[in-house]
Amino acid sequence: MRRQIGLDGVSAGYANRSVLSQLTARVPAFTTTAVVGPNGSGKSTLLGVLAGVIPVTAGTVEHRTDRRPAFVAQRSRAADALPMTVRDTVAMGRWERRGLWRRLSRHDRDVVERSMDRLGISALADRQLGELSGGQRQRALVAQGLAQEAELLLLDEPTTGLDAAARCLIGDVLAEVTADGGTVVVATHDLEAARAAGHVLLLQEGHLWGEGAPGETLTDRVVEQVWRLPRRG
Ligand SMILES: Nc1ncnc2c1ncn2[C@@H]1O[C@H](COP(=O)(O)OP(=O)(O)OP(=O)(O)O)[C@@H](O)[C@H]1O
Repeated sequence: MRRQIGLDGVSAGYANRSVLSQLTARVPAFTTTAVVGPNGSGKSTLLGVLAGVIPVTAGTVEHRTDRRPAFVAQRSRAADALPMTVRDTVAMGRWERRGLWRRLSRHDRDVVERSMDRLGISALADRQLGELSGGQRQRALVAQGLAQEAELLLLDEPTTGLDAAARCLIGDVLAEVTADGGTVVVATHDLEAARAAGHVLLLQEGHLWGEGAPGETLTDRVVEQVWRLPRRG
């Protein structure tokens, strides 16, 4: 399996707080990797490291190519107050390629419309982001990630708080991305979605508990141990 990213002995965290410790793992190319673990285990921090926005304090992160990844951060409240339409929000996904002040080309506009269509939000294109429901806003942010046409798409809990139909839609869209030759990394609390991924990274308290195929990594026993669930039956 080709490798999109290789992490070797990576430690990382925040100014006065070390979170990830000595992490050695890989993200295979052309499939979805689910990053799972209890609250506070370091999933968002790991995504930040993969996105290059959180520097490592030790170890190395090797990317297969130099292209910038697309990063859909956890639903941001800050953006809600900005007077931006859904279309503006998705169009921001083209800035990296287009440059901030250049007009969007016909192709850029097509990509923006197609991304909204894939997330089922075309009818919301002219609505202000701040007046949407949480789930609708989340779809707009995923559409923005998609519009970047990056070879690596990183998403932090994209389906948290979404209804079953929206979760299913986002799952289908991400499957299309990998079928088209993209690589997806998604931090999630949805173990059912993680079991459908191609690869799993399981974190606990900033350490890698395990990685590999979901069936082998997320056994009932491991889930009980890592999440400290009481034994059933
Ligand atoms: N900006 C920050 N500054 C300092 N500490 C932080 C910051 N962000 C997160 N942390 C701490 O880092 C640790 C890991 O947090 P992180 O958000 O990576 O976990 P997570 O697995 O994504 O959690 P959750 O499932 O709750 O979203 C936590 O103890 C958290 O308190």
